[in-house]
Amino acid sequence: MNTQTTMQDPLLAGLNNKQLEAVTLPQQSALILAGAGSGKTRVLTARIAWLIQTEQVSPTGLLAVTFTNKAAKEMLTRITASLPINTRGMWVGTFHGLCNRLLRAHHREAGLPASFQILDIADQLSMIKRLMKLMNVDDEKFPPKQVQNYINGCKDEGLRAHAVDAYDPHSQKLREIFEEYDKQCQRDGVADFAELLLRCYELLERDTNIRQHYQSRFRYILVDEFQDTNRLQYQWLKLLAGKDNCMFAVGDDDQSIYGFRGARVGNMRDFETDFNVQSIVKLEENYRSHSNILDAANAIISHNKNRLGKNLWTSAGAGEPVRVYQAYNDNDEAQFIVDEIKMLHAEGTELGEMAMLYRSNAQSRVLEHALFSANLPYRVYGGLRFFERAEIKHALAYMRLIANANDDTALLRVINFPARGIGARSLEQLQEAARAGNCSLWQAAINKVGNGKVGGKGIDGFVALIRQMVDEAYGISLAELAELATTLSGLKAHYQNEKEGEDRIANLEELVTAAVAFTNQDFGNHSNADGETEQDLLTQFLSHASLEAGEHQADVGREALQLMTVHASKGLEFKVVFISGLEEGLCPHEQSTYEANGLEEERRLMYVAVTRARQRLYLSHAQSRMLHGQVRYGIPSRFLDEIPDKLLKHLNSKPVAKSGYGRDYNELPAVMSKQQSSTQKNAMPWKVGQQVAHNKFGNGVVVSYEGNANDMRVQVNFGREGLKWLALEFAKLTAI
Ligand SMILES: Nc1ncnc2c1ncn2[C@@H]1O[C@H](COP(=O)(O)OP(=O)(O)OP(=O)(O)O)[C@@H](O)[C@H]1O
Ligand SMILES: [Mg+2]
Repeated sequence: MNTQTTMQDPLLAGLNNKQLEAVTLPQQSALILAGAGSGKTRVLTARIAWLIQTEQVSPTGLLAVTFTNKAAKEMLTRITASLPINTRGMWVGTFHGLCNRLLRAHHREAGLPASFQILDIADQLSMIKRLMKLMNVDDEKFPPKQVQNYINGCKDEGLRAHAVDAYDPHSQKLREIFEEYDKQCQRDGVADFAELLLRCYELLERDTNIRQHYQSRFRYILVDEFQDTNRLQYQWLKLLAGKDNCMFAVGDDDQSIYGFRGARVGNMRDFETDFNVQSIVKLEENYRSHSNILDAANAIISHNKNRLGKNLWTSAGAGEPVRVYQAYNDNDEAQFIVDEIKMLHAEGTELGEMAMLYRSNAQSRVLEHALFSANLPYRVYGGLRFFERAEIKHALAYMRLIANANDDTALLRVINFPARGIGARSLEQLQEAARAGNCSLWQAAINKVGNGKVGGKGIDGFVALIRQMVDEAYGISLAELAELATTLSGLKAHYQNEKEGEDRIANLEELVTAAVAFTNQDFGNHSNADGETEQDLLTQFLSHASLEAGEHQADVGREALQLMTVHASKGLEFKVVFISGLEEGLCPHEQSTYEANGLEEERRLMYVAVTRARQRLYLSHAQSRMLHGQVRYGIPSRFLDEIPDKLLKHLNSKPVAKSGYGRDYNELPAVMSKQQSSTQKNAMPWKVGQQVAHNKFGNGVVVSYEGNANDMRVQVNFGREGLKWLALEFAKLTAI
């Protein structure tokens, strides 16, 4: 390779030596093991471009697995920006997306109908509940959510019901539900997320022709976020790679945060031997964060024992200290964050450059409320997403029935929505008839149409409606079809009569817009440039709705704050990051103390969160918080203590109890009593929680304080007068 020309190549420009080495490695399997922000994703993208441009690899001869669809799109955009190629036929996507694509092309061999639908998590749960009812299974002994985790867990391990060990009655029952569930999915022609992968794996394993076809096609397989692959994903990659193909895996063991879903860091070690890895490249320069942030992250993660070990440094300079805020309660914490955001925004930081991260979804409600009240636009990334909203799911169910009327889940969702007089009794009869005839509900319904016995007129009307929809759908565009599903179904009319139904109608209209966008956009999947079967657009759109739900939300326009769980923030970066709720019991999560390695995984999660920040990082915790309808009194997270004090700036007076907490976490309860919590605060004249009177604002409660000695300020909640910051010296507060 000629280094001179390579360095001038825009694809490779700016890469450091180690990165360059990784990008231009010879054709063999390699592992790039590197810390956060060291350019792993950038290297992977550059490697793809380099293979195409320099090594003359056909774009369709590569397969790249990314963590989100968003990342896949970004990667394709970057490649097209530097190379004049058509990326339509390229296989870049998530495990689920790629498996879906492969199964569509070979649905017959995989034993699936051409228009098989994807069952999302919520639909899967409702199917399990329905099935358990039919099987008379006690849902107290077998909580459906646990059954769902069990089924998905087995599939992630590559196991079908018959292969699961079950020696006691409880496990035997679980296995039986699993078996029935799979049969039901097969009857309905649907596949859940885990099924996509397992089905695809089984297909490749069983069908030598198909396997060899893809093995000889994908000579290069590239995987981002390799540390989070589970056993089945790893086996799937192994099958595809065969003996001769080159696998290029990039990952960071310190960012493995999906252990609870079966991800195995051990895959990294296995990979070295299974793939005869000759080169392990370590990247140690971080380009994302200033050193105060990076040092904080390094200090936290150094408390983990189970590490492969690497150093991470930056030449970016110390930058700003990491800011720590102790809030009185969750509202105060949210208000603090909002105030800081307003200030930063006024100073010129774009809203889209700022992110609020939290450990659990439930924490977002208070933050959202504060943002809403402050009129700040925000987007919840990975929260309740457009395609998951009830009215959208209803409309999609009609569309699914148009594609495949045997889809029981879709049918049950809308058979009586909007209401058409089909009662529980009629539905039960229909379900019994379906079971007796071993057929779908739709089949049972059409067999009975007109005989007046089962379900009566209501069901007849529904059958006629779906038939009419199918007739009218013939030959029309996807957008017209979406329109049909929202109007002919009666959904729009239904919401028109509902109080506050405007939002729902607006969402239904948005669905038509989404269909137009989908038709116009190149989603990569519906190309048949390389001989794949053309999927029909409706089926593609429905798969898209299940697979990509929500990822758009964060994409549209940059001018909104980004809210997300730490899990969802993986791979992303922001100029300013707020991590809230840093309390024992929340982060680390209570659950983690019961599980082996649970605490280490929580620490990796904290490491991921901290390393998302480029310039400024805020860490906050609250003395009390309302969660799941209960007030909790928390103590600061141990992770705060793991950061050297010299990197921190305490925005209000530092908690006195730095040493006083004892710091023997094994002895500390996750939730403290109110008594304990308030005795920790004695560094200022007013205790947090003290009732005080002010001659202008009236009575209030001290919620927080900051500064020290002469310039201490106290924050008081004066009820109707609102929250006020007052300089203690002048405030003239009296205790009441
Ligand atoms: N050689 C380089 N020169 C300048 N900037 C770089 C270089 N390499 C990477 N970067 C930038 O550093 C940031 C982090 O890169 P990237 O997202 O690829 O890291 P990563 O290792 O994938 O991080 P994570 O572990 O969080 O996924 C990006 O903004 C990227 O553009
Ligand atoms: Mg990355």
